[in-house]
Amino acid sequence: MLELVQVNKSYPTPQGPLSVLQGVDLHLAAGESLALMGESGCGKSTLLHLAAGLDTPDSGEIRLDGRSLSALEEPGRARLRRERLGLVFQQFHLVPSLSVADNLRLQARLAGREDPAWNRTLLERLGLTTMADRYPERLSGGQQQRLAIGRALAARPDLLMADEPTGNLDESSADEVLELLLALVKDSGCALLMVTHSPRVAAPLDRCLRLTHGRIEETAP
Ligand SMILES: Nc1ncnc2c1ncn2[C@@H]1O[C@H](COP(=O)(O)OP(=O)(O)OP(=O)(O)O)[C@@H](O)[C@H]1O
Repeated sequence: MLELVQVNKSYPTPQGPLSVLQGVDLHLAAGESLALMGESGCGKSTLLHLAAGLDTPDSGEIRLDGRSLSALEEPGRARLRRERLGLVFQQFHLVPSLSVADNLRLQARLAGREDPAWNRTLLERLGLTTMADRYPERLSGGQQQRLAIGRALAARPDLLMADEPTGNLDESSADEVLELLLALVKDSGCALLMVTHSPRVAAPLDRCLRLTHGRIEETAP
C-alpha cells in the first residue's frame, strides 16, 4: 500500500546540502507492521514525514495505493492524510481547548467519518471513558499519548504512522501504551510504520528496517 522508490532527500545547511536519504526503497503491504530503526539523526523522521506527505523528496517516488504523492498539491496530500493516515508523534499534539472526547473524534470528524460506537470502544480500550470530559492538561503523559493514538485510529486509517510514540514516557507507561497501540492496530487491521530506537519496541512487529548512511536494509530487531 505504501511504496518509496529511489527516494532522495537533502537539507540545505550553511556548509552545503546535507544528504539524508539516498535512493531509499521501501514497500509496506496492507495490514503489515514495520519498525524503522537507526542511529539518532540518521533520517528516520525525515522518511516518515515524506511518507506522510508532510514534506516532499528531492527526487524519487512515494505512492500510496499506487497514487503518487508528488503528483498532488498540498491540499490533495492533506486530504489523503486526513482520510487514509493516522499520525502519532512523540509530542502528543492534542488540542488543549478540547475535551478528551472532542480530541478523540477530531480527525474522524474532519474526515467526515465519525463513528460514535467506535469512539466509545476506543475510549474504553484506552481507559479514558471516565475522563471523557477532562481537558488534556489534566491527563498524565501516558494518558495523553493513549488519547493521541485513539484520535489517530478514530477515523479508521489504512496506515498508522508513529514516530517514537513512547519516547516521552517512562518505561512502564511506555510498555502499557505500546501494548495498547499494537492491540488496537491488530484489531483495526491497519498497517503500521513505527519509528523507534528500541529493539524491544520493534520486536513484536512483522518486519524491521534499519536506516544507515541514507540507505535502508532489512534487519532483525
Ligand atoms: N529542516 C531541516 N533542516 C536542516 N537539517 C535538518 C532538518 N531536519 C532534519 N535535519 C537533519 O537531518 C538529519 C536527519 O534528521 P531526522 O530528524 O530525520 O533524524 P532521526 O533519525 O529521526 O533522528 P532522531 O532519532 O534523533 O529523532 C539530522 O542530521 C538533522 O539534523
